[in-house]
Amino acid sequence: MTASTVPASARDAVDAAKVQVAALHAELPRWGLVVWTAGNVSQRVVVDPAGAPGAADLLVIKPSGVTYDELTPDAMVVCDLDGTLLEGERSPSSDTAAHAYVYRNMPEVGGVVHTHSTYATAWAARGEEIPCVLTMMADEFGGPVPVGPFAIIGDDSIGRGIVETLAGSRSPAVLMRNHGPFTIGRDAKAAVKAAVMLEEVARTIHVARQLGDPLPIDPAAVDRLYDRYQNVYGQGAAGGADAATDPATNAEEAHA
Ligand SMILES: O=C(CO)[C@@H](O)[C@@H](O)COP(=O)(O)O
Repeated sequence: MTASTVPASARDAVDAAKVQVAALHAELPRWGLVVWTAGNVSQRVVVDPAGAPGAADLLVIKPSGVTYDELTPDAMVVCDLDGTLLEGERSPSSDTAAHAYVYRNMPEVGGVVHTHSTYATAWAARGEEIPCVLTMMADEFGGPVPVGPFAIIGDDSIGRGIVETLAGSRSPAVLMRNHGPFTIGRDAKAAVKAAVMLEEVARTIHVARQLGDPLPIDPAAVDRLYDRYQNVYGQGAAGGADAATDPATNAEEAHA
């Protein structure tokens, strides 16, 4: 076992993140967002005692190519925001560079998810943004879900495409062309929720378009719906993300 280089000051936060990220990986097959190992979840670990996100933060993510039934908290790996492995027995997810790039360039982001969920990926294959024609889209995405550039895995190009595409967008999701969706959130749970909601609206609008042209929503109404959902729905600010049951509980139930 290689010696961990996680700072002692971050130990408790890293261990808590491992539990959360392991449980959230179980949500991907549970919601039908992945086949085999084709998806990943990460969470930022802020190392600043004052709680300010920064370049010295860490990320917890799954090891590459490991099936979801094996993704226990101890199986999770820890990297710095250059993607360097600090703790773990196996190689980190092949998308670690993309996750790390997002964390370096979007300090407000605490969680990143990548899937190849069928309907969202079909929109990515066409390079077509998902139009904001449902109140659920206005609620969660605040407008259309944009398309990012084609980028091959292996360097910062996917992460750069995510950041540049989401700049100036309220959407927590981006469809990377010919590849699939990436979602972001204030934490990994919010990013998983965005991935679940993305697949739902991608499917619904695909179905609607089989029989006609979906009707647009007035931009002022989109703003009102987004503001309500983000600040009032559920139990208050961002209550929508907290409305879901605890993934750790779900994971126990799923594997019961
Ligand atoms: O799309 C790809 C590979 O092309 C990856 O996102 C997917 O296979 C998941 O990879 P990891 O198991 O996280 O390394």
